[in-house]
Amino acid sequence: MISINANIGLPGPVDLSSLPDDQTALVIRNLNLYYGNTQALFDINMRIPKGKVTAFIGPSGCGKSTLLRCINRMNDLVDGCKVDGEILLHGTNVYDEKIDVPALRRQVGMVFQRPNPFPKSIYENVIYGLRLQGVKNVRTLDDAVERSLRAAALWDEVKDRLHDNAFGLSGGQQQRLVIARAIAIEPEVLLLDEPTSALDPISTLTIEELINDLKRRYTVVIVTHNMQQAARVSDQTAFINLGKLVEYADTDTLFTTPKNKQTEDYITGRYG
Ligand SMILES: Nc1ncnc2c1ncn2[C@@H]1O[C@H](COP(=O)(O)OP(=O)(O)OP(=O)(O)O)[C@@H](O)[C@H]1O
Repeated sequence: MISINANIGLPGPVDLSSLPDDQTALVIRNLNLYYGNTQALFDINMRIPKGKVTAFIGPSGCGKSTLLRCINRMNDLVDGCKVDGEILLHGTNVYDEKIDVPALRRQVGMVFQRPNPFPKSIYENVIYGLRLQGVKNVRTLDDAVERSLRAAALWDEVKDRLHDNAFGLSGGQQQRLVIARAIAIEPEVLLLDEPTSALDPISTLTIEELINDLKRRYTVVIVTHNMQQAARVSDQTAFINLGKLVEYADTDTLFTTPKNKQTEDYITGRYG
């Protein structure tokens, strides 16, 4: 039986300016990113707490997804993309040349805007990563399927049709299946890139409730263009504008008493 990580987050807001290492999942340090000659991220510095939900918000094109994709080096796949600076996971820079990138992506799972199940059964989708790792024991695989689907709040809806094709699920169910697939390999960090933007309001609510549960076991980083969603699901929020981290604070503070005029203008709807 694969164990479920213990509750990893501390209750209540954390002090982001002096977060101790044992409460920190990721440290982003002096991060700059260029697409060819165009700089898209400028000197980003932040600590992302363990076992919490961190939201990246900001106007379209400000660099939210770019910053998210830096964390598991998805930007490596973009021609002409160059990164300098550091992102530390357990004190190791994920941009170190010795890093095993596939192993990094197992530790830092990712879910995209549009649900992307594979054309396989629900069961095979969930255990896809475990099969790649060579896990063959049927009991282990069965346990992983049940555990992951339960954790993704999908088990009750699919337990009687695990061997049906995943394409027969609704969009919201497919997105929860993709989350189950991501957590089946027990990542430490889950990156969610606008995970509800293609979903109806009821599915959105289900995923938001799920995110709230997930943070007991994982560190979650979510990009959302929806400020209400950020306010509902996240513990701390980073406001990004024109590739710069403008303000980063616990979510209640950022939305009620922002320190920066740009943040205030954005959250009060004056631009963006
Ligand atoms: N693959 C790419 N090649 C070149 N430029 C890119 C690439 N991806 C993003 N960009 C540019 O980088 C900047 C940041 O884009 P990014 O997608 O990170 O913004 P975003 O805040 O997530 O936007 P949105 O909310 O619209 O998804 C934009 O100017 C965008 O055009």
